[in-house]
Amino acid sequence: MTVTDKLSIAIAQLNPVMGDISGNLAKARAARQQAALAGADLVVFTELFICGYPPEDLVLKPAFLDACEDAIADLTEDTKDGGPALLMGTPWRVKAGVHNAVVLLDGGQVAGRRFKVELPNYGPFDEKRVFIPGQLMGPLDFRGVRIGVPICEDIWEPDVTECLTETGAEILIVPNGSPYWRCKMDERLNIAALRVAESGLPFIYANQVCGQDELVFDGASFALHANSSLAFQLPAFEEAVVLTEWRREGDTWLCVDGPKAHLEEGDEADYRACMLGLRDYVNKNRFPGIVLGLSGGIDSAICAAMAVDALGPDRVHAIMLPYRYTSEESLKDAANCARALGIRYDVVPIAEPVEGFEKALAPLFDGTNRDLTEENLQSRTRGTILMSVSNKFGPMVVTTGNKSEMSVGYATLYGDMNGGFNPIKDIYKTQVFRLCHLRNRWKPHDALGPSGEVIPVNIITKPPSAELREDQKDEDSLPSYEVLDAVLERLVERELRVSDIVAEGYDQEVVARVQRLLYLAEYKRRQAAPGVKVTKKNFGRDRRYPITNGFRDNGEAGAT
Ligand SMILES: Nc1ncnc2c1ncn2[C@@H]1O[C@H](COP(=O)(O)OP(=O)(O)OC[C@H]2O[C@@H]([n+]3cccc(C(=O)O)c3)[C@H](O)[C@@H]2O)[C@@H](O)[C@H]1O
Ligand SMILES: Nc1ncnc2c1ncn2[C@@H]1O[C@H](COP(=O)(O)OP(=O)(O)OP(=O)(O)O)[C@@H](O)[C@H]1O
Ligand SMILES: NC(=O)CC[C@H](N)C(=O)O
Repeated sequence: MTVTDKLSIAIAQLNPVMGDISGNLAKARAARQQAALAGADLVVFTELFICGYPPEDLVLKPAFLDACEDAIADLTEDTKDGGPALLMGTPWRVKAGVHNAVVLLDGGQVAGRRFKVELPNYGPFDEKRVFIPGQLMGPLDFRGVRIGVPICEDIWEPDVTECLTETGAEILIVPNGSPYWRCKMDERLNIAALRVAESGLPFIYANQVCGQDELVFDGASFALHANSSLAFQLPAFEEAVVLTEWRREGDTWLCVDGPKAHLEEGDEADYRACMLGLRDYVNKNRFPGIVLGLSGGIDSAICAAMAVDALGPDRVHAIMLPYRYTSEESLKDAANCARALGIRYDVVPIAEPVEGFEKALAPLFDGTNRDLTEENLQSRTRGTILMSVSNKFGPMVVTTGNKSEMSVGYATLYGDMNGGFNPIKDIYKTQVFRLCHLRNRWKPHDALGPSGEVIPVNIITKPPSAELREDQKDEDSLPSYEVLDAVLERLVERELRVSDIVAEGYDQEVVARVQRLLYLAEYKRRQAAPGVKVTKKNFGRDRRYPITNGFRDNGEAGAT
């Protein structure tokens, strides 16, 4: 084997479609062709690219594994042309089970393969359920260069890198399926820098970029020099195929510095995650567009803006569904918001159907007082009308409950909880306000909506109300959103004791009430639409509480 002193390695940061193996194969071939034109020796794809990550129980289907194997055989055949080799992620069947694998395809052969050792089984991950772990192994030999290929979680523990270093790896190339959550990029860079410092090896980190149900993968692939400084930074939330040039200097490999894309942080990154999550959910599930109830309130306004940015104004349909408690102000705000976003806007009054339900129920309800039942009828009537538009014309209903509301059950089952997907399910109400201000002064560069003030300021500044009865304000029945969100963040994300939260200065009664509502609403969340994860702990797979649950933290210090 001749030993080379130069390598051109392309990073393919692409958006695979889960389970669309022939589509992903076509994407891989197109990326290889692009990389070949640029002069690549090797193209690096992301974790399980051929099928999409995370495939979950699809891996249990022999027919699914057959299709992955066929695609790998086709790609192997392609490499007979003497063009770039491929590092491709795929499930790999052995007698004992299935591995999460990377194969090196070169010269018409599977020139090597490595299996993921550390299978993550926390937060949103459940890999031990479907994969068997690999053994620690040395580097792959690629045209005389020893390349260490840890797979995603393999770098989050030291052992795999340590073994690769001890067995002579010269460069580390890491395929990833690393989902977005706030500050995740810092976590990744810290881990990568640690592995580089321990091993003294330069490092390529390739991550997929897509929405996959609740998860968003932000891409943001990068390369680090052996001194941990950044050599390359690919953009976040968009596809890119980028060539990195390497040359051997003595015993080490140097990466020629390349472009360093600016990465958005905080609210800007969260907004882009919500946008990509919604866009991919709608497009990959082949909806022509979305429909949503536009109330003149802040939650439906930010969801409409995200939908327009994700899909374009022509694919978003807003419907105002007024009843007797809907104010003139709401009618005006909703119409102005729709106009600013450039979307179709209809008004469908709900008095007749609501009164029809009431009339039908009158004999049953005789002698009872009006209460929440009648309020929920308004919400359920709206939900039914929106689902009817979905049935008739095909758009998916976007449901708009924010994380504060989903926490305490402040939404009506089979009413405003109707819908296929919720872009703000993991965004607390206080952040919804911030995102509205943000979107009025900033537009993501890949957003398809207009610039400028797309959410009329009055929508942001008026007190939130569900308008289900006269003069109702959310804060009549809930603590202020500042307090509610702070308490929720401590109970949900940080799992603190009630006594710890009270010790921070929050009112015992408020904390106890929020805790009670949080537990009581578990049944609603179990039936809620999926939505984009942006925090470390969303109401999806990150937080698995029983519905039937007699536990309450009574707030006494040390209570268990
Ligand atoms: N553990 C459990 N397992 C299964 N089902 C359970 C259950 N507990 C109650 N239920 C069922 O759920 C029903 C109660 O739930 P549901 O019918 O939704 O009604 P409910 O939670 O009682 O009321 C809806 C709440 O959401 C608020 N809301 C509504 C609409 C919009 C907004 C907003 O501003 O966003 C807020 C409204 O003010 C009210 O506080 C019960 O009648 C019972 O049938
Ligand atoms: N008058 C209405 N017209 C159209 N849709 C409505 C109307 N009222 C409620 N909805 C729909 O139901 C959702 C929940 O509504 P509600 O106004 O009760 O509470 P909210 O959580 O404060 O939402 P928003 O801030 O959007 O008003 C809204 O986001 C909207 O999609
Ligand atoms: N696919 C994986 O192994 C992901 C796990 C890893 N810790 C991450 O979130 O980046």
